[in-house]
Amino acid sequence: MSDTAAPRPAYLLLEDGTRFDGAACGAPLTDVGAAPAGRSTGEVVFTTGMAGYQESVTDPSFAGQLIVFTYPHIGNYGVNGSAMESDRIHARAVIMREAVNHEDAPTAEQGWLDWLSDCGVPAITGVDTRALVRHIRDKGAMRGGLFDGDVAQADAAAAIAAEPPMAGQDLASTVTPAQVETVGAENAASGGPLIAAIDTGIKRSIVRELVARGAVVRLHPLSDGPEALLEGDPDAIFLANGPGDPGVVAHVIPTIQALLGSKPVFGICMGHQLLCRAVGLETYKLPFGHRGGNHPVKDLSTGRVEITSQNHGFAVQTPDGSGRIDGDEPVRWETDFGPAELSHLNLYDRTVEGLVLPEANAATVQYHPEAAPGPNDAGYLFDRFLERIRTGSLAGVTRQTGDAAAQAAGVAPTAGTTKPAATTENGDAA
Ligand SMILES: NC(=O)CC[C@H](N)C(=O)O
Repeated sequence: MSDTAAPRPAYLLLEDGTRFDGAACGAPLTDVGAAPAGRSTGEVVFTTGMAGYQESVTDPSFAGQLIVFTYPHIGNYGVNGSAMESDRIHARAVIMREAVNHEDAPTAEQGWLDWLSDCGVPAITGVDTRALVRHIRDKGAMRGGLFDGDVAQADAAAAIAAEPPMAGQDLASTVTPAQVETVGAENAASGGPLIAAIDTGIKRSIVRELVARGAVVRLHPLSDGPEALLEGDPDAIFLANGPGDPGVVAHVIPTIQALLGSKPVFGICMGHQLLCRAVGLETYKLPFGHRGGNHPVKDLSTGRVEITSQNHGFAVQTPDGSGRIDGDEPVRWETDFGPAELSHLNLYDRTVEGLVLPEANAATVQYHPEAAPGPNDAGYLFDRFLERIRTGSLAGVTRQTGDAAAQAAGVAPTAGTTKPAATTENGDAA
């Protein structure tokens, strides 16, 4: 297709009645009232990533959501099989300021808009995304839908009202695999550790990072219990990212509780949230979430600031119910599985970004050390995870406990790409 194909009017409607007009691109919009598989209603969220549009839309954690890209020009390097975070697009629709196909870009295997169209995913271009994002920032993420210009607004509003809100939705169950799959089996020959993962919608790049460090990764359906996960005596348990509300994935909580303490456990994003729920902490919905590749996070043990990749709408609640941490000092909460020590803090809004549970042999981060898309500052967390498995303890996987620990983990104390801790309140490196 060409970038100058005749535009067809389309519009984005939010549940509060706010409307943004633009031109349809990607797959044709299905009729209002179409089967759920074809619907383009859901939660409207924005990501501030400047690149990595293909990784974002294929990240299973975006299931049930319409993605607004704040970066104003999307598609400029086409799409490529190596950028897939799963086998398909999970976002329900894509909202852009300006979209291009660029099938001739040097690394492109296909054009961005042709690919969206082939995948059956509708999109809209020409939207004032700055005004839209400011609206979402002020009012919070909300339901919305993408509609053909001919659809009456009252019908569009009815379709949005029929959409369930994100809070309360168990979407992990919709993306978890039906069967166990093992990746990196070749690493077994060289004695690589076996990591059993609860696959709530794991990104391929997480698996890639673990396999690249010598692990064999066994991905389990969400319905598998402790016995299935412990089959073959794995060396560690991994809790993956995933879509939807962590507060309603109740059936996995007893499984995590049964595993805690028996094996080192590491969790990322939804895995972090589920582990926290398993030890008795709560999760809550953020106003508009954290999505993008520019979120500053402070490692409280070193004072070092990482620029991180994030994609989440929920967060772990603090015991005082504020969701925020005052001060930069390490914080410790009592849980049903021993103390949970705050290891990482978000410098934008002071929310919980990581915890270590020494007695439960567990550690978690809310953000994405695998990046994809985003900066690689936090890749060291995978090194530490593997090293702690090899040394028989995971306590402190996300916490640097001094030079000796850093050297044992193969990480130089000052390694990394970010500057030390001089930060302003909004996290900008000073
Ligand atoms: N990337 C993730 O794992 C997201 C977790 C959860 N669905 C949230 O939005 O907070």
